[in-house]
Amino acid sequence: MDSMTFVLFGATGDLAKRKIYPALFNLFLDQKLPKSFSVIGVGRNNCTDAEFQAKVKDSLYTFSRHLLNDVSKKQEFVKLFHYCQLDVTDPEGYHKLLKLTVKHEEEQKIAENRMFYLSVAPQFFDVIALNIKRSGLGTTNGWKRLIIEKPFGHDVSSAQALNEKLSRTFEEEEIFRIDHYLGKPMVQNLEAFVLANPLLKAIWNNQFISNVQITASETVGVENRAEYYDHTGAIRDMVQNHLLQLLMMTAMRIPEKKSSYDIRNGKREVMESIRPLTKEDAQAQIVRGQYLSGEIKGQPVVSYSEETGVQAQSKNDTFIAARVWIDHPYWKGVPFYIRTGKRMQEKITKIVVEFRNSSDLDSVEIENTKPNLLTISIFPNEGVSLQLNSKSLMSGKIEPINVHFSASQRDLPEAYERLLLDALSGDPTFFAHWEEVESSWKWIEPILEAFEEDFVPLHHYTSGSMGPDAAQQLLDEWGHRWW
Ligand SMILES: NC(=O)C1=CN([C@@H]2O[C@H](COP(=O)(O)OP(=O)(O)OC[C@H]3O[C@@H](n4cnc5c(N)ncnc54)[C@H](OP(=O)(O)O)[C@@H]3O)[C@@H](O)[C@H]2O)C=CC1
Ligand SMILES: O=C1O[C@H](COP(=O)(O)O)[C@@H](O)[C@H](O)[C@H]1O
Repeated sequence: MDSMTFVLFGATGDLAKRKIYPALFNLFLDQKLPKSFSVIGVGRNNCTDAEFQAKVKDSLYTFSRHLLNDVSKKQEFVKLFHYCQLDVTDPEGYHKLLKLTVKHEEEQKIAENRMFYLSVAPQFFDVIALNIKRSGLGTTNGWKRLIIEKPFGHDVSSAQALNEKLSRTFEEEEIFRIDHYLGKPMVQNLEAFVLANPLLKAIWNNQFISNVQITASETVGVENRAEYYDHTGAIRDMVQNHLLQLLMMTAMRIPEKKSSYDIRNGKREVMESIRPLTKEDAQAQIVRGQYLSGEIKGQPVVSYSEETGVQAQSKNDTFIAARVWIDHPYWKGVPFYIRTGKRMQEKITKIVVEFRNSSDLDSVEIENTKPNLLTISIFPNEGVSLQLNSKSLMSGKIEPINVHFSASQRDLPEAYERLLLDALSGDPTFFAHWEEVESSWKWIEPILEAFEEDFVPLHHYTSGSMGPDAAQQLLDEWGHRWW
């Protein structure tokens, strides 16, 4: 891997502390960082290198996957960190940052390979990119890359405007848009799982699959993020990015010789084949909900409207279920159901593929037969299970049996660890490409309008449930049920 300087905007923030430093540390311990690597953290507050390094070290105690037994390793790691005080809106400040970056490159005799990570609020994304260009930070004799956090826009036009501004400094191949769901091991495994199993590959189409269900339920409420969440909702926070990415990864068709381009292309093809919705369609295909008070794991919790920071009479969605159709010969007639919500019964992330029933049995056997279900678990366990039918050796009746594989989460690298390693190596496979982002916003936009105009009723659901009844009816209409 090339030597580089890692410039982190938002170095004193929550994401840096909880995800970025622990991920870098774990890569360091696993000897996956380049030989010459330094981090320049950028923040507004005054802070010495030593104070900054102490903050980084603190974050490792709480959030690192690997334990911190080796004191010298820890010290060696934090010595990679330097701090630059800078208000990102002040163009003058970037000259100081450039000087510091060049100083490190010269000291270490490395090429000007610069990784810029924007872990700041989205209103700063474009101004930072512009200042990187204007200050000369973006002009290098090596390479430059940009890692950018969500949210990427608020609707089609804001996403397009942001992309246009970023593209004045960075080429598309230099931009790594993080969607942390793409860093989850079972999500990264999806395409290989289908391709490497001729058994699955042969039946991964509408001839054998009845429907696909993608669930990302959470038990947490809005937490302390009402300012962001109350004008974002589950539709923008989870559906536009994470759930559509899971759908693309499940439905894509890729050639056997796969490259990062093939995967992006496969995903783009799915996204562009999703049947567009009108505002009227949204009424029939989308369920939106908001949580009421209730109990989560035996503890009482308040309703969304009572949460601190939520506007009075907010109609914000904390739950979404949708029936999505993919107009592609492989998927014609197969509904893809997605659902996500806060304050639900359990935290689960999974993809369930329900297969069509066999017609080669007599009527009694058919009655006893359960559908074959392939469950790809992403959380709490990473694993796969397959429900099959088998004749009981005791009763002679057909009964479901389960084949199950589950990996322990503790030993697996975190999503951020995997994604950072990919970005450091320049591998774009598991990042969101602009074309996917743009077409996902285009699909979402009529839904946003339908919500604005109250075309889609807002259903309330009790905290601790699996969402409003209307989400069940969405499947009942097609003779399906949530698994
Ligand atoms: N936290 C999370 O779990 C997740 C966050 N994200 C995204 O990551 C990004 C960062 O989020 P998060 O870490 O939570 O945010 P925080 O509010 O915790 O941190 C923001 C950071 O930005 C810095 N900052 C703010 N204004 C300026 C400025 N004018 N000049 C220089 N630095 C500034 C702050 O520095 P200082 O305090 O020193 O001024 C701080 O380091 C956001 O885009 C968010 O949407 C995405 C997924 C999850
Ligand atoms: O991006 C986000 O994701 C989290 C859920 O992520 P997970 O990895 O815990 O499933 C969600 O809570 C948050 O609202 C959203 O911004």
